[in-house]
Parts: sequence; structure tokens; C-alpha cells
Amino acid sequence: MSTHPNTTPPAAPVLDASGVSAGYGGRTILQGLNLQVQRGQIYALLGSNGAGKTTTLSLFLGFLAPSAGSVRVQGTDPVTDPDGARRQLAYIPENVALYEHLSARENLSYLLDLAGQPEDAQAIDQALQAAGLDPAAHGRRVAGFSKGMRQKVAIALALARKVPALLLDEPTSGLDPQATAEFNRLLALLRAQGVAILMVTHDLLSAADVADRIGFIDAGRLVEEVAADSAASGDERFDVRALHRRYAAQGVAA
Ligand SMILES: Nc1ncnc2c1ncn2[C@@H]1O[C@H](COP(=O)(O)OP(=O)(O)OP(=O)(O)O)[C@@H](O)[C@H]1O
Repeated sequence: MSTHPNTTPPAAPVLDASGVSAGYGGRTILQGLNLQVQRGQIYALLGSNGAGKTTTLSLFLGFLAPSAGSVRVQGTDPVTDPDGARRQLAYIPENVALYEHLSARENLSYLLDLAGQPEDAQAIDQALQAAGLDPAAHGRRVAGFSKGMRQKVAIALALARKVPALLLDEPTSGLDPQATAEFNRLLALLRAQGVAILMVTHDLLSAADVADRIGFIDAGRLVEEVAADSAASGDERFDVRALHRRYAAQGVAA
């Protein structure tokens, strides 16, 4: 008779980079990167300019192939199946590009059509509302929208597409503290729905408010990884404010 362990095996990470090296034109940028983001987890990636943060996002998006190691998005290899990987992902760049002459509602409708997931008007308004966009703005052209409002349209798209993974590049740079807090609440909402979130940021203190794990990348290597809620542990190594003092002094964290 075979015996079965009582514990269920840990689920495979939604975003998984294992032993990854990658670069551009023979120049190695990432070296042996191991980075995993689980379902319902927010991972904040910090590092100085040029450390390789955006390059890491590019790997998951299939814009760049690793020279060693493997990358998976919900089990899909973005090198061999970039469309399959991107179907599992929403990507929110620092500046969200939308169709300027279209309203928020029309943008969402069109972008969902492009993604092969058309939705009716009610579902579109529900997604915009869940993303925190004022209903008065749903029918307005996005040309006059602030960065925060554009992000809400992009988050609404992620919500409507029901993607398992979200990638964000510098989402809170240029947002005021209130908009940052509001944005963090939206991320927490997505986390509660089980989305795996990887966020590149320089804002360590804001990241610590919302992230479950914080990783620090330096010259293409993950040099430190901490659980963000361990500030109360009393262990100096895991004290977010101590980390902030250290990394701010190095110019890595704002
Ligand atoms: N398409 C590209 N072709 C060649 N080199 C590139 C390309 N993109 C990035 N690099 C180089 O790779 C290195 C890492 O860049 P990356 O954009 O990943 O850094 P980053 O950590 O996101 O920095 P930042 O905080 O400035 O956005 C940099 O030296 C950059 O110049």
C-alpha cells in the first residue's frame, strides 16, 4: 500500500524565473536570477537605475529570451509561446498608452476586443467602477486623464480579462500620496482575487505597505529578498525602515 503525505504540495508559482541569465547583444545583464511570485502575492522589485528590473519584466513578456535558465508564466514558456504567456498577463507600463480620442469605456471595449475577450457594456462599466474610476469619467475621452486615471483603465482591463498575473513598471512614480494609497488598495483587491503581481518600483516605503515580498536587484543579481510584513519582527535585517535607510543611501530606494 502506498502512503500519501498529508500536506498538499505547494502550488507552482504563477511567475517563475529560475537561474535566468539574459542580456542584449552579448552583454549580460541578468545573472542567475531566481524570482518567483505565487498566486495572490505582491512582489516589489527594487534596484538602482540599470540594475535589470525592466529587463526582468521583458523576460516574462517574451520580449527577451534567456541565455540560461527558464522563465514560466502560469507554466507557459514566453520564448516558445509568447502569445500564450501574454494571454496570462496584464502589463502596466510607467505611462499607460490608450487611444486618446476614445472614452475610457470605448478604450476598454476596444482593448478587450483586441484581446479576444469582448464584454458587454455592463461588464465594462463594472470593471471601470471596480478599478475605482469615477462613473462620471467612464464616457469621457481619456486625452485629459491623469496618470492615476489611466492606470485605473489599465487595471479595469486586467480585471475584465481575469488574468492570473500582473506586471507593473514604476506604477506610483509621479502619483501623490493619496493616489498612491488608492493605487495600493487596488493592488490589494487584485491580490485578493488571486492575481500574482510583480511590481518594479523605487518607492520602498509604499511598496512595504502593500507588497508581500520585496526583492533588491543589483547588477542583474537578486541580492536580498525580504518578507515585507516582517518589520515588527525586531530583526534588524528584516526591518523595512532600516532597509530603507540603507537602500536610500545607495540611491536604490526613494
Ligand atoms: N533594448 C536594449 N538594448 C540594449 N541594452 C539595453 C536595452 N534595454 C536595457 N538595456 C540595458 O540593460 C541594462 C538594464 O536595463 P533595465 O532597463 O532592465 O534597468 P532598470 O533596472 O529597469 O533601470 P531603471 O530603473 O533605469 O528603469 C541597462 O544597462 C540598459 O542600458
